[in-house]
Amino acid sequence: MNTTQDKIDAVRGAVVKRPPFCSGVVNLDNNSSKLFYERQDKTAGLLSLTSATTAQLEDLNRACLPATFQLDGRDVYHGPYIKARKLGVDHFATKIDLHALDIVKMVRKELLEGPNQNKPIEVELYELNIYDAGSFLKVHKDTPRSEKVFASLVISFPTPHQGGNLILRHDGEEYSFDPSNILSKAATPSAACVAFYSDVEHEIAPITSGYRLTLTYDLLYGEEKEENIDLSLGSSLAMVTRSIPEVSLLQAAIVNLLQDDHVLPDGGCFGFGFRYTYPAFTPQETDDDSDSPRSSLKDVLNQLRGSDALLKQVCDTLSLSVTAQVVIDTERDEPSLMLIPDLVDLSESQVESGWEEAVSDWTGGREVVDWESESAGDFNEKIMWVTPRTAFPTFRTTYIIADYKRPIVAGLQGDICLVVKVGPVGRRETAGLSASTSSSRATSVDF
Ligand SMILES: O=C(O)CCC(=O)C(=O)O
Ligand SMILES: [Fe+2]
Repeated sequence: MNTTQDKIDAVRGAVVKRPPFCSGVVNLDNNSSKLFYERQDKTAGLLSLTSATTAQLEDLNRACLPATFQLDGRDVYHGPYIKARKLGVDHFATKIDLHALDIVKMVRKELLEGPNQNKPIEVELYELNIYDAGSFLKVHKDTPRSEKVFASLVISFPTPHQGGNLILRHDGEEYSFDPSNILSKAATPSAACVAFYSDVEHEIAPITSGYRLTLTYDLLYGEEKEENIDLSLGSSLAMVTRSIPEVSLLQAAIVNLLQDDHVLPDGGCFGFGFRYTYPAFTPQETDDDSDSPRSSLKDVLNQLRGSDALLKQVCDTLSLSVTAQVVIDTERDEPSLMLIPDLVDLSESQVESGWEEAVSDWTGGREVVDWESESAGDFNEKIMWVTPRTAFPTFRTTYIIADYKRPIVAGLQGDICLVVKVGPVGRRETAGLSASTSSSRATSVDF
């Protein structure tokens, strides 16, 4: 890794790259673990998904039909692609409620980013599958049954078996999900769930003994924007397993970038686009005469999730100051950006000519130029965009141009980004610079 661009790319990769799946373990009570099913002779069977006996699983296996596999639009039976059995949704029933078990919340929290985050998620049960010794499913992508489908969800039950790992491949990485291993460690009757994006290639390794029992679902985007998204997980979702501890990777990449003397030699800032949206991006409408404060961008720092949270965590460790800021393109001849430290309402404010000086005075905003821009003279503060600005957290305000004949209402629009303040070579740390005590979290990393 030699060039500065390589080092920027390494930081970007460590922030942007996330596993294409999420997984967890849910507790199932007696009621939600009941499975009712129809045998081929039309009689009904009942078993507990968390404590089925081998005889019961044999009976369920007989009730099932050979599973098919969609290949070039045709249903393929057995053969080299698939050996498994299935029961269609009209032939079984359970009381499993993915919403009540917080599985839908987990999917939203872990898989949905940016503008998709508040979309309603619909769940469609697809089929039940049972895999006995010698069963397998070869590498494939799930054939989308509708264009609204964005991911597949599989729930695996604690039926004793060996083999049958789900292997997922995406973006040059391979991940293995082994429900029988995960469930053998669970203290209470539980099921393991895994959700992965539709473009993820996957396969099921051969089952070597026992029965592997699963329910598969399609996850779809609904139409309307969901109100009051609550992402707090209740007690039924016992554990969410994430596959890669990314902290050390990101930390090493940022340190490497900061150790490069070509990078912002006189200090400046790193810019990162947000990967998630947060409630604080949407200022509450307040009554004109109410004193309640508008929501502040400082609140965002306590709401961070996923790789946004990871970035804050690493910057705190490295004593780099992180803030959420509004970024607006100025209207100057030489391109520059105005960074404003909070959401401001300028609708009552009057400007005589260009808004830049006035907004800077009112808000403490400062102008920065791209670190590689032609106009990046010695006196300008510089910004290096590590991940691109994302336009979904948008800021808007109006202001008044005080024309001598009659005032004109004009609009300002910007994005909201994470800004990491970086000191000059040799003094990169910026957190708590105005405080007299040094941060106890500071590491011994030498920039
Ligand atoms: O059971 C699993 O883990 C995955 C099932 C699967 O890939 C499918 O049914 O298409
Ligand atoms: Fe699949």
